[in-house]
Amino acid sequence: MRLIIENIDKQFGDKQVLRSASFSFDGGKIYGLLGRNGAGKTTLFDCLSGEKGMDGGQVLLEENGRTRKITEQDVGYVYSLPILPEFLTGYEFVKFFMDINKDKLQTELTIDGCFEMMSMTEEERHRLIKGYSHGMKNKLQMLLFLITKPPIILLDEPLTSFDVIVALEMKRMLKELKKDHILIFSTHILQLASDLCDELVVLHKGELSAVPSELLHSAEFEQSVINLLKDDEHAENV
Ligand SMILES: Nc1ncnc2c1ncn2[C@@H]1O[C@H](COP(=O)(O)OP(=O)(O)OP(=O)(O)O)[C@@H](O)[C@H]1O
Repeated sequence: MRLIIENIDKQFGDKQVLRSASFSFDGGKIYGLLGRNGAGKTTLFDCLSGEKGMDGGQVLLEENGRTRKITEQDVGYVYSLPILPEFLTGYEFVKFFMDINKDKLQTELTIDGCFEMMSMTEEERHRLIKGYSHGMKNKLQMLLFLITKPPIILLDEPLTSFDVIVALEMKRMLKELKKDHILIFSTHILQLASDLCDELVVLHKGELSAVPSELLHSAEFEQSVINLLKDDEHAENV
């Protein structure tokens, strides 16, 4: 499985955020997306998920020897600030989600089985989402991907709100999920990126480029990324 991004352009007014950005992401890997504030990481995710239209370029999915344009159903998107129905309990929401996606269910798991996979306790499952912490909301959002299994999963700075224990659990989950998916997550935490990712991609001046994998676990890793992203001008002003 491969996600192919070809020459994506996106601008807001006269501000060019993505400039002919191209990259190829392979299934079975976790990619970390690094970029300075305002570099366009969220914009790229919005374009991939169909949330925002692109001004140019295309996004293709290669699966079982066939290549086609991606659809919204191919992409699962974990927002940094999840939007969930606060008036339902986690359990009610997952039940509702399973009901409306009956024809797309890709799991043998029961509702409780899904919660167990995410290490959410009985008490948490039956609590109103309104009372969930930020990290629990992220977990609930990720749980939905166990149900529909979209091939591409995008996570916009998902682990920053987790305490160390939950972050560890999430890392385990992501490593498990990567087998059948293409996982891309944006982060500002270099340590997390080098811990969790198989590949690192940098978004800088609207273009995507790979960080050489031999750098990922080297002592020079942090400095190399800083050098890649450092510029006379701040990314916001590019
Ligand atoms: N709807 C919009 N209208 C106008 N400008 C926008 C819009 N959305 C994003 N931008 C601009 O596009 C640029 C990229 O923003 P984006 O949120 O994609 O960056 P980011 O890399 O996710 O940043 P951060 O790391 O701070 O979250 C920014 O300069 C932002 O102000």
